[in-house]
Amino acid sequence: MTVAISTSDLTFGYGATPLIEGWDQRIDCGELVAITGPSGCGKSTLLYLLGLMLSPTRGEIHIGGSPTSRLKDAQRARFRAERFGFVFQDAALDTTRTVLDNVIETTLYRGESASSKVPDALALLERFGVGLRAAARPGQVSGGQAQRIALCRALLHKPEIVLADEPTGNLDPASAAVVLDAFREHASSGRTVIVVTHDPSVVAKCDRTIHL
Ligand SMILES: Nc1ncnc2c1ncn2[C@@H]1O[C@H](COP(=O)(O)OP(=O)(O)OP(=O)(O)O)[C@@H](O)[C@H]1O
Repeated sequence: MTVAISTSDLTFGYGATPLIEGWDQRIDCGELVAITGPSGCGKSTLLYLLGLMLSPTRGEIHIGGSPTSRLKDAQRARFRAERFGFVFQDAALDTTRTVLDNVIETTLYRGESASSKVPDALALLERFGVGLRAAARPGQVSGGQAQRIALCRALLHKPEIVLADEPTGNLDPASAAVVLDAFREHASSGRTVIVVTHDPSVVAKCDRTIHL
């Protein structure tokens, strides 16, 4: 198996007390992994660390075999744009732009033409049941729709690693099943999906659970 992410002695705290301590894990390409644990135990924080949005206090994170602790900010930003798709707990859509523009916005950071991605973006929105909202603004869509739009943005470039924080939290079971199918398809193509979740039905569909 090819390693997607590995950590050694990963340690982090917002203050003096570590929230995550001595975390040694390996997640392979092709895996769909659930991260679970009680509220406040550090699951979102762990996703921010794995996604290079926070820096460890101690230890190392390897992405695709490359150590990341010495990367400069610009290199980390490029790593994120090229390799990751993120789904944040609150969707984090830009309210000043249309739904479609939100989905294709990461194209800009990748140095690609945004217009070339419009058909793929529309197809994804359609798949997730929000195709008719493409021209709306995020303020005009429901929480569950916003979550699915954020998923489209995360999946558009078929990133090596998708990091999703409670991606089905606002969804009905049928919509959640569509999301899980898309994650499974993504992992089956040799990519990796890491999902923070409290939902037992999501856990049941993952290959493996890491309990924090
Ligand atoms: N920016 C921050 N500064 C200081 N403390 C923080 C910060 N972000 C989170 N925390 C604290 O770190 C702890 C872990 O938070 P985190 O959001 O990672 O937990 P979680 O397991 O994802 O929780 P939940 O399941 O409720 O979403 C909490 O006690 C939280 O209050």
